[in-house]
Amino acid sequence: MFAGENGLKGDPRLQAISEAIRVVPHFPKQGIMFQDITTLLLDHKAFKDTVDIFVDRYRDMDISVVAGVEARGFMFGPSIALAIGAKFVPLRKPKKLPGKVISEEYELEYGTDCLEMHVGAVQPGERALVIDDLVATGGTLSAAIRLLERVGAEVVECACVIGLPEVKISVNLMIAWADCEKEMMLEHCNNHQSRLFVMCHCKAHFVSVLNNGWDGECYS
Ligand SMILES: O=P(O)(O)OC[C@H]1O[C@H](OP(=O)(O)OP(=O)(O)O)[C@H](O)[C@@H]1O
Ligand SMILES: Nc1ncnc2[nH]cnc12
Repeated sequence: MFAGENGLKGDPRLQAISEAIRVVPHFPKQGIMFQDITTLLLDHKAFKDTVDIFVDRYRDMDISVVAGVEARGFMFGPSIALAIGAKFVPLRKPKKLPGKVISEEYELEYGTDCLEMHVGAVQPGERALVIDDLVATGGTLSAAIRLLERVGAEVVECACVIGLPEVKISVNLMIAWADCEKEMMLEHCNNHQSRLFVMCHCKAHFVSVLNNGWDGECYS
């Protein structure tokens, strides 16, 4: 699904949401343009519009599980779950959940990480939506998909607020940018079944942190 079909192309809410996200250069390390959604959470209208866009998209899709990825998926997932009448299932980093868990490792730039889900939280045949703030390589979302599919759930889609430009269109995911303008992306969306919905492109500008002395460049 892409902009031309979902009716969001040119939606002014998308620009306001994008503008409410702060980009912090060189955090947590040199060279990273950190997409900080905490500033979006401070803006009541932009935050509500973000949740509403997801809710409008998923309310009639017969979804019974919203799975949120720790930590930032927890900031959007529960509101969406409540609004669409689904349960919320946290996918947590290792050793946080007290019950019996299943785990899926995934690769990071350096090393690996892991997501865990409580056994019994999701039943075979349930229709699931995965929520996170951001997709970069897609490794985290792919681990989330594997966890849910291992217990027999159907992952209808993964939804993120932000997509980084370097996202790899692989690993079970196909891109559907809400504000997509690019022919190539549209072609992908037309030719493949999409399992990834991204609201905004990575921000083209940044608001520097007070007194940080940084002079970082932004990318578009
Ligand atoms: O597409 P990927 O390359 O897998 O990266 C995306 C993930 O990275 C960030 O989380 P992070 O692992 O930094 O954890 P945090 O939210 O706990 O800080 C982000 O919130 C996504 O979950
Ligand atoms: N640039 C970025 N900003 C915020 N979270 C991220 N996770 C991976 N890359 C990120």
